[in-house]
Amino acid sequence: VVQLANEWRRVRRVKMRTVDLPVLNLTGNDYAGAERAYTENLGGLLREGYEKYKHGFYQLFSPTGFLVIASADYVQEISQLPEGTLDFHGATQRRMIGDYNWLQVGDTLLAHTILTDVVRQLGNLLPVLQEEIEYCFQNVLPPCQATWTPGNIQKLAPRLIAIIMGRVFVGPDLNRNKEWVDNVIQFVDDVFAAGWKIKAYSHFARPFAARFLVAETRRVQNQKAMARRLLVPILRDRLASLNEPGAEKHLDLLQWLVVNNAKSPHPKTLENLAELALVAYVGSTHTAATTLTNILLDIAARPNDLEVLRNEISTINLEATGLDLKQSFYINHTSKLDSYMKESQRLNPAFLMTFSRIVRKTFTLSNGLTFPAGTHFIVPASRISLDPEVWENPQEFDGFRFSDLRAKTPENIHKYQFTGTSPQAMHFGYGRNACPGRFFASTTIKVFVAHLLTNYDIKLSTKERPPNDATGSQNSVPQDAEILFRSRQ
Ligand code: HEM
Repeated sequence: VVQLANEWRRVRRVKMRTVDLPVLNLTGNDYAGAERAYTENLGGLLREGYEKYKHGFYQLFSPTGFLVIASADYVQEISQLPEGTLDFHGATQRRMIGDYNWLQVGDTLLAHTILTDVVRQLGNLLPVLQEEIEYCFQNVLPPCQATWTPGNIQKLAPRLIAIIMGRVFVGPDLNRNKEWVDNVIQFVDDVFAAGWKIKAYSHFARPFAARFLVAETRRVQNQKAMARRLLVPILRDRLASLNEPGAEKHLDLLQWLVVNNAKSPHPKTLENLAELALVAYVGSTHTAATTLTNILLDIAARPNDLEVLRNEISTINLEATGLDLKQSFYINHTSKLDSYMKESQRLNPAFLMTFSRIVRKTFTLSNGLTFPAGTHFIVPASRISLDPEVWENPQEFDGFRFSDLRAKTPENIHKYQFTGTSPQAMHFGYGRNACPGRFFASTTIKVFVAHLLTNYDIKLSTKERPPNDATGSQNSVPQDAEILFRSRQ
């Protein structure tokens, strides 16, 4: 009876509105219909919402309850609220995992380590990334020939990214262990699939469903056990050699997690660290794979642009130059490629909405609106990217839009970068919890594209680039687009 009462309260909470704002997808009490519209037609709902409430707020009912869709006008103000008022990790947990905690996805130590150590080491990581990319071209992609060969990039991209970035997460030895690589790829797929499936059950039934009904959540528990089995001995060695003079300072996330954890006033167990390393794959694999695939589809669809990008890449003979030059090239002298990546992301972002935050303490905005604790904010990043008041000819793909803008005035030179975030460019989120992996993703994608265009020709198998396809906020690459590859002629 107590459990039933709790469940009743929880269901009420999911359906409870914290604010009196219009709800775009709810007619009467048809919550199931609203959820369906959210899952199948979020793009259409966001378009309508933007036309009606661009400078204000409205709501959508989603599988995780009411979402308050916030205008870009207030992003800056909201992002400055203190951490105790605005909760990013709780919001991620609710939207991805469905409240019942079969996996902990948000963590400050992980985000901090990616933002500080991975970014600081990006220059030193270039040869490592290059090596992994060459390995992937030899072992993951189909053999390249002089004639056009189809390569199913949509399918292969998550494996490519998991291997390339995995080298930086777990080091060279484990990254060649097939059991590990296959399992992490399966793990990421399972986390996303399980998230959707679990949310279909009532809160009351979720622990039972996770244990007995949803195969993916059970597999996730096995994959976590595998991560502990394979990673804890490595982490233990790293910890033991931390203060040994002359001990090797490994260039990987495991090492940096151990170092940062040792400095923490509340250190985590090595088992916790092993799971965090696994969770790094969740944040990076699908997001970076989707972004890379979109960029390749956009380049393959435009042969003239491909030549412009090739010219930029060939301005430095990457094979012959030293690390400093390569580093500076990738980070500072790829404004056309950087622009292309940003334009591709503007029109085909991995998520239709970002900046998901739950209010933990009631607050009032400068416009007088009060948002009680429990309000769940989110921002329609994909619509802001299509706003003609923000971007000229927003529907048009102009790969060099951002490099042209950067070249316009000296003040613009550092603006409009792929990794830049602002209330007008929110595909990596915004503020304190903006994606810490975006610099790593940017460099990895650049090294990949530079290698590809230097050694291969690519084109689309179809005349037009097929459109992407969203389920809820997740905007997936088209499954029917095919890129053809051949060795460069
Ligand atoms: C192009 C690829 C990527 C995209 C589009 C992307 C997108 C995002 C977005 C939208 C957020 C939420 C930010 C917010 O709401 O303010 C986020 C957070 C996060 N991302 Fe990424 N991401 C990418 C690559 C990566 C990579 C490569 C890593 C790991 C190396 C990573 C790790 C994370 C983590 C740990 C968080 C949570 C941050 C926190 O706890 O404060 N992401 N990402």
